[in-house]
Amino acid sequence: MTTSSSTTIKSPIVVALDFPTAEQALAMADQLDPTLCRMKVGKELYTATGPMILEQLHKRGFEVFLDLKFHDIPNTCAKAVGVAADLGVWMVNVHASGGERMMVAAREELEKKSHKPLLIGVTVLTSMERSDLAGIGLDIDPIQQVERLARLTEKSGLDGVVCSAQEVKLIRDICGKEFLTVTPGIRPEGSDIGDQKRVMTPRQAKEAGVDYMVIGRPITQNYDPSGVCLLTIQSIEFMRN
Ligand SMILES: O=C(O)c1cc(=O)[nH]c(=O)n1[C@@H]1O[C@H](COP(=O)(O)O)[C@@H](O)[C@H]1O
Repeated sequence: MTTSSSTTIKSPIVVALDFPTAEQALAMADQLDPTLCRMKVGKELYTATGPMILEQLHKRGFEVFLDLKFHDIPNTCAKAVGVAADLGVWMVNVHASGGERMMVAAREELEKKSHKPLLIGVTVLTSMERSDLAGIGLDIDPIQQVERLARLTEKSGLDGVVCSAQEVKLIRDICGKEFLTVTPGIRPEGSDIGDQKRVMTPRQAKEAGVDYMVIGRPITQNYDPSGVCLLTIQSIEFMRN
């Protein structure tokens, strides 16, 4: 197992490497600096490459968030999280809507491991708005469901949640500052929102107290990915939480 070199990274940026091949993903990674960002490997890339992509990113010095959003019966979810730990990733996630028993089982599985990634619960996807929740039988605002699932995630012993930056102030009030918030749906000023619904700029996210900002297309589809990464860091560097 090759794990990342755990350089001290102060940057909150996690770059979503959403690519269909290892070649494309690594070409992007090679333009970015492991002291300025971490990498997220999600369903598209991992389905194409399997664990080799993690090894390759670790060799380059990146810490990796394995974003497979496990959501299954407790035993299956826990075992999958355990395998992710054995692969040396920095962070792994499960869907909080899988429930308390599923999340507790995942937490307990990690306790058996020598390497324990951060374990994060996905609340309500940042691509969803009120009408999407109505479509799955939840007649409430996303923030209400995020609050409910954040409380459950904390109770289950996880390290934090994935949510939108719009909900971070509330979560910090409820769960405290040690409970991590990981926020996709980050859009630098002027960039395309795409399929995201609950978005914020990096400055707004920093102001709200976000711990980690997941940014994909605004960096990876830009002609100058490292420039966008650096500018984003500079834009939030001197702000206080
Ligand atoms: O768990 C995630 O990372 C995730 C959760 C969520 O609620 N919304 C969300 O967009 N993501 C991921 O974050 C990334 C966002 O990418 P961009 O929209 O291109 O910035 C994608 O890889 C999504 O799979």
